Parts: sequence; structure tokens; C-alpha cells
Amino acid sequence: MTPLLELHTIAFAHPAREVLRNISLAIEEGTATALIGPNGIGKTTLLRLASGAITPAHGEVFFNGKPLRDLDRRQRAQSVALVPQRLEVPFRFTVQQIVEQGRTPYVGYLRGLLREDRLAVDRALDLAHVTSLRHRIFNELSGGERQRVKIALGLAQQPKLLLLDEPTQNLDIGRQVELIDLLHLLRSEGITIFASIHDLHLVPNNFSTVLLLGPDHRLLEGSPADIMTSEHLQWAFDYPASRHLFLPELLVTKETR
Ligand SMILES: Nc1ncnc2c1ncn2[C@@H]1O[C@H](COP(=O)(O)OP(=O)(O)OP(=O)(O)O)[C@@H](O)[C@H]1O
Repeated sequence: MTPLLELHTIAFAHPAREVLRNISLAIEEGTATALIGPNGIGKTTLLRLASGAITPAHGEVFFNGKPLRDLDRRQRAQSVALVPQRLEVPFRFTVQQIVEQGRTPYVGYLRGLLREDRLAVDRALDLAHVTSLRHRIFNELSGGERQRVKIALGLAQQPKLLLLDEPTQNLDIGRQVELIDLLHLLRSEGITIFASIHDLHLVPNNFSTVLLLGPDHRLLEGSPADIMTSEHLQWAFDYPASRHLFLPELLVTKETR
């Protein structure tokens, strides 16, 4: 079966720093994949490459078997949405105006939003639990409120693949539960999820696959049980075995595997 997303021997470098080298991965349709790894290892860069926001120096990104760069802007936006860590909004846009931007790829230059666009915006606001904020100014919202609006913006695009860069950042525990429930709902509706996650305790029960980006440009892929082992996490995150900062029962040890 053709994977929904495939990165083939990708390399990417900033002017003074090589970030990704010889990275290959495939994401099957309908799965939920968590991308984990230490700060600065290249998770955001990898998600931006997967969205087409940046292009690799080497290798190719494929969506449904076709090079992503061959899709026009509209096809790409209907295929992949990236919910970024930061969203810079220069003007006093309301939440509704921001989320309506998600419909831009669908709306021709000669017409405004149609009924189907308004329905998509309303549903996105509802799913991300931000309907009550729709008339608020985005730049006046709290970090957690902004986070949910960014997710609504991605959902308004109605993508097949939703990329989320640290979607639980700034969310209190109740809002984290809502987000996780939303990811399950989206997956049940056929949307494929690929998210960078720092909260490792959220990974085992909510993602089918884990990608661990570690030192020396190594990428490990497997089920949560395969990847969330104390050995792998100590290697990637560089901490001593005696210092687990989260519940040890969430870790799969050699004995329990
Ligand atoms: N515009 C840029 N110019 C130069 N270096 C950059 C730029 N953007 C990112 N980098 C560097 O590229 C590396 C990878 O960054 P990236 O944001 O992809 O990491 P990350 O794994 O998402 O990190 P974090 O977990 O801290 O969010 C880092 O060393 C970062 O400093």
C-alpha cells in the first residue's frame, strides 16, 4: 500500500548547522504517529519539510506517492495542514478571521466564503473548543487559548494529514484531555495524525507509532512498546537511569517487554 506520507533520504541544513541527514520514514493513512526527541534535534524542521513549508536539500517528500512539490498550493493545503508552535499575527484579527484563513485554499479570488466554508469554520471552532472565543482578538488570548485557535485553523483546512508541532504546549490538564480526545475523533474520521510530542506520558495510549529522533541523525521507528524503553529514552534524551522524571510504569523495561 502506498504510504500517505513518505520522506525519502531527506537532508536539511541551516547555513551554519546540519539538522537532518539521510532521514527516511513512511506514514500510513489512518495512523497516529508521535515524533519525539530532545530539544533542538530537528522535530519542527522535519514537520515543516513534511508540510512543504520548506524543501529538503537532498531527498524527496511524497504525498500519496506523488512528490509534494508537484502539488499546487490548493492541492497541498487540502492534503496537509501544519499547526505550528508559533503563529505570528501582525494585526488585530479576531479568532474567527484567523480560522477563516484556513479556507483560503478553497476560496477562489473572485468569491468570498460559501456556505460550505462557513460550516467548515464553525465545525473547526467547535472541535477545538474555541467557539466562545470567536470574536476575541487573537493577540489578546492566553497561550493555551491561542494553541486551540491554531488547531482550529488547521482543521478548517480539512486536510487528510494533520501535522501538529507540540500541540499540548500551554494546555492545562483538562485541555490536554480535550486535545487527546480530539485526535482520537479525527483519526476515527480518517484523518492521519503526525505530531511532535514532549509530554511522553501522552504517547503510549494515544499513538499507534512512535518516531524517536536521536543523536547522530538516527531515527528509530516502532510501536510505543518498542520505542518507549528506558534504554532508548536515556540514549536519546541523555539522562541518567536513576533520574526518571515521569512515572516509571509508563516505561517499557527489558523485563516487562
Ligand atoms: N532559522 C534557523 N537558522 C539557524 N538554525 C536554526 C533555525 N531554525 C532552527 N535552527 C536550528 O535547527 C535545529 C533544529 O531545530 P528544530 O526547531 O527543528 O528542533 P526541535 O527538535 O523542534 O526542537 P524543540 O524540541 O526545542 O522545539 C536547532 O539546533 C535549531 O537551533
